[in-house]
Amino acid sequence: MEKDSKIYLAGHRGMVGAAIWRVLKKKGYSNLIGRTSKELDLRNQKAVFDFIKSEKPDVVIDAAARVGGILANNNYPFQFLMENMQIQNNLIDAAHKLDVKKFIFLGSSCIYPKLAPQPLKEEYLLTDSLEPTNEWYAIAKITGVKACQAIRKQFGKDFVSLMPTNLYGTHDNFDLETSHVLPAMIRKFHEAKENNNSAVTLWGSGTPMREFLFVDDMAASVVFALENELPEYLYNVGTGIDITIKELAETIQKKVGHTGEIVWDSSKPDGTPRKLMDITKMHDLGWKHQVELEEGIEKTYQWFLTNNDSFKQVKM
Ligand SMILES: NC(=O)C1=CN([C@@H]2O[C@H](COP(=O)(O)OP(=O)(O)OC[C@H]3O[C@@H](n4cnc5c(N)ncnc54)[C@H](OP(=O)(O)O)[C@@H]3O)[C@@H](O)[C@H]2O)C=CC1
Ligand SMILES: C[C@H]1O[C@H](OP(=O)(O)OP(=O)(O)OC[C@H]2O[C@@H](n3cnc4c(=O)[nH]c(N)nc43)[C@H](O)[C@@H]2O)[C@@H](O)[C@@H](O)C1=O
Repeated sequence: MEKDSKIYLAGHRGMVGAAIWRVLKKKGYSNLIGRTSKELDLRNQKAVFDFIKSEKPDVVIDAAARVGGILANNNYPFQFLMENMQIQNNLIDAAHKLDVKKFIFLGSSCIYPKLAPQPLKEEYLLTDSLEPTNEWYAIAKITGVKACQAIRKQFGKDFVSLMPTNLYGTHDNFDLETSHVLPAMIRKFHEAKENNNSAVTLWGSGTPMREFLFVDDMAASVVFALENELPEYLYNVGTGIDITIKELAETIQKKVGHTGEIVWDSSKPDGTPRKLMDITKMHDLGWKHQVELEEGIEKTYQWFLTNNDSFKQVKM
């Protein structure tokens, strides 16, 4: 990929988008464009088409979406289905019609069936029913994956989909209602420690298992996909290592230095019992994660402390 290629990074201010932007800049890509959601609402099909037509990017990377944890997904199914279909479909359709050379779409591990064999292989897509708490978001993401696959099949274009596992890191969302588990735990344990080690309430039973990839590793996988023509349409991206939510809680509690009680709120959903990714395909191509969980939690906690008065909170 030429370093002066014109790359439009949708969602460039999000946790993943900001990390991708950092990696691209560091690698010397000099012609990056990004727009905030206020400057360009990606749900507006005409605005997206006109923007791509005027900017004529060589590459589009889609890191823009309506994103949230289990409760947000469960409580706002319409937004998670509709907004994500609008955002991705507007970008994919305009990129195809306006001859963008390469398109990288970001899906999610939740596209795979709730009870598929573990670890999850790309070929398990659409082989059984989805996890109810996030099937809306999952169906939107599956649509994006299939749209890119159809463009590859029918027009032979380099439109490729990456399926990230649970991601975390700097610039994450720390809103306690809409965030994912890892940033929520960091904030909850920190604020409880500051409050004389008061009890921390966590959701569900603590028994589900999750895999966590540090966002800089995710960004590196996107740039890897940018710089290599990947032979297939769909690739899992993860660490290949998972832990229980209870073990995650104990790890973060220790890292933060909280010594109070942990209370599990069984009125909140557990979600899918496990969603460990099979990452053989990306490993065989040469990509592998670099940041292990403990180091990633430390980096994220330090970022949280530095930005404690201005950390991001995404509201629905
Ligand atoms: N976080 C995770 O655990 C996982 C994330 N993913 C995927 O990775 C990608 C990035 O996620 P993440 O960085 O965590 O999400 P964030 O919520 O941090 O960022 C989302 C970005 O999308 C942009 N956006 C949202 N709605 C619109 C809109 N209507 N118009 C224009 N821009 C919009 C936001 O722009 P602005 O800031 O300008 O409002 C923001 O920059 C998504 O595709 C997500 O599905 C996949 C698996 C796991
Ligand atoms: C990336 C992925 O993210 C989502 O799926 P999820 O992994 O289930 O989401 P989560 O990170 O919010 O929860 C993981 C587990 O953790 C438990 N949990 C405990 N205590 C808290 C807590 O305080 N907050 C949260 N959010 N979860 C908690 C929670 O009960 C659950 O068992 C979907 O967006 C899905 O579509 C998707 O793509």
